[in-house]
Amino acid sequence: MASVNYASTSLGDEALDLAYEAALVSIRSEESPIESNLIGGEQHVSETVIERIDPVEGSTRVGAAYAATPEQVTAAITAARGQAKAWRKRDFRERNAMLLAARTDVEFELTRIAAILSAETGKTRLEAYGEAQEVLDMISHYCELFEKNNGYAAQQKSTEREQNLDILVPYGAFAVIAPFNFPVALTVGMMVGALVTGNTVVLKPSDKTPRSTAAIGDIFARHLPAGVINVIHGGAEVGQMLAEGDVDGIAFTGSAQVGWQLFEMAGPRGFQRPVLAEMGGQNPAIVAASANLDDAAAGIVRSAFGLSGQKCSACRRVIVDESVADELIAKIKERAEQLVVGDPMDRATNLGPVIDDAIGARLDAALATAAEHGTIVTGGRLDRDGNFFAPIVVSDLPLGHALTKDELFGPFLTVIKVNGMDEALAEANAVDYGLSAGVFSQVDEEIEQFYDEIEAGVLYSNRADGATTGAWPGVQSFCGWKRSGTSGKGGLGLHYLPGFMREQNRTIVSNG
Ligand SMILES: NC(=O)c1ccc[n+]([C@@H]2O[C@H](COP(=O)([O-])OP(=O)(O)OC[C@H]3O[C@@H](n4cnc5c(N)ncnc54)[C@H](O)[C@@H]3O)[C@@H](O)[C@H]2O)c1
Ligand SMILES: N[C@@H](CCC=O)C(=O)O
Repeated sequence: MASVNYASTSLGDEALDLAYEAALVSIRSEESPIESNLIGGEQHVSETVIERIDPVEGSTRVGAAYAATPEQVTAAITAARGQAKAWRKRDFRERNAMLLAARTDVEFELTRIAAILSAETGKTRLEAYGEAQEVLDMISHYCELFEKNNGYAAQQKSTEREQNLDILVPYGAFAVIAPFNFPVALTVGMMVGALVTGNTVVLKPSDKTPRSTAAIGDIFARHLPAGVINVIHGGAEVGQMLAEGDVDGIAFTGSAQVGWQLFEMAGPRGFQRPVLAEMGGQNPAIVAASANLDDAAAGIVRSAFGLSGQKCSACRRVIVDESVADELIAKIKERAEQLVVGDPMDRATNLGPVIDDAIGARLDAALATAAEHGTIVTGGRLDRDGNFFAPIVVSDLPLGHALTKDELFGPFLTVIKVNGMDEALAEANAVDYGLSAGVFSQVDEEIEQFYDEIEAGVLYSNRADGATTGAWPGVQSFCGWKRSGTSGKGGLGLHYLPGFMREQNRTIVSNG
């Protein structure tokens, strides 16, 4: 595993801290470039510029891009389709070599990429470095996986005269639609999934993080034939145009609302295309009466408030046995109040602001509802410009309350008291989402029951490093169940790549 990951507590090297700080100063002080749309190897501008203002400081432009026109969206799809055959026909070892060459460049630019991530999203240096490092492991993991599976070509029962081959072949051109919260790691996860399996790509970054994702897109474009990867910028309208266009498949990471809409959309040729959508979560941590409460509080606080709760895997709900609830709440409160909210430039900062006013306003409304229907144990909006929130913990909400059901995507944690593991599991499963979940217990049978009955794809027990977060390529798989995913297979693990391919059998009778 990489030297810095989502469980790290420091960069572990003073030189790295200094390099990051210098890079962040530079990103914040230089005039940010306006990213072009990359189509068939050429840069294209438009008349509409989208801008990202530093969420920490509130006035500096730290990222910008030319929003793609409808013609540019179509041209990007045409370029990707135009290269699909040539890319597919290359030996996979040759494709892997190009992707691994891109990896070398990412490694070389790691600090700058981490600084761009912090400038655009407000994420801390640990989260930013962790994400950049994840990109490296993501590329290696998928290249190794494809090679280990011999390109997913296997011989079936055959005779001397008749060879039977069962192979997986790429669909063609994939749309890759990326979210703001992990704008390089999740982009690379989807993009390399498509590329390594022989598809070409039209990538649409989030309009909240155009620069971070473009930095990665540019590196890959340097190493791949023109048109194999195309990048078009813009918001929901551009994403919609891309999804409605003549692509052979869609890889999407983002909200359930958008993901399921894409899943239900028929392709322009009248038949369904693969839509590999990874979406949100309302992830529970169950704490049993027997649990080590210090480990539980540490794991919950880390997962609930890391990246200001803007992780799909964030712990959003604590479901605790009533016999230990008050003690656990006190421990969570103490830890949450020790967290420093601020600028990633400060080494002490544990969490930055949320990305924009929309999430800020959602949290304000949730705080008002929580005050009315429950108890705000700690946290709230900070009295400073921007969308800074001290970690919020809410208890005493009635069972089934909307604040325990809907993903707010901010540093907002609810605590529900239950009686025993059966009740805990029933409450944990009483949401539409099924992404990650954790349990804290010292009773093996309870842990087994959790693994057997919880309805989610990414499970952890007794993990003080992160109750529900911190999956890593090649270590954990990351599959959303229920409303959290469309395909029943997730990124990072063993079964992701086949989703980018379809099966073909070849029965070859010898001419002799
Ligand atoms: N399961 C996972 O692996 C995972 C990982 C990260 C984030 N997420 C989820 O992503 C969400 C946060 O990301 P977000 O706010 O960027 O999500 P979002 O759904 O708002 O946007 C995601 C992407 O879709 C585009 N988009 C928006 N509307 C579209 C439309 N109608 N058609 C096509 N494209 C459209 C956006 O421009 C962006 O590029 C959260 O719900 C989070 O849980 C899930
Ligand atoms: N891979 C990250 C989550 C990415 C989603 O936002 C984790 O497991 O915590």
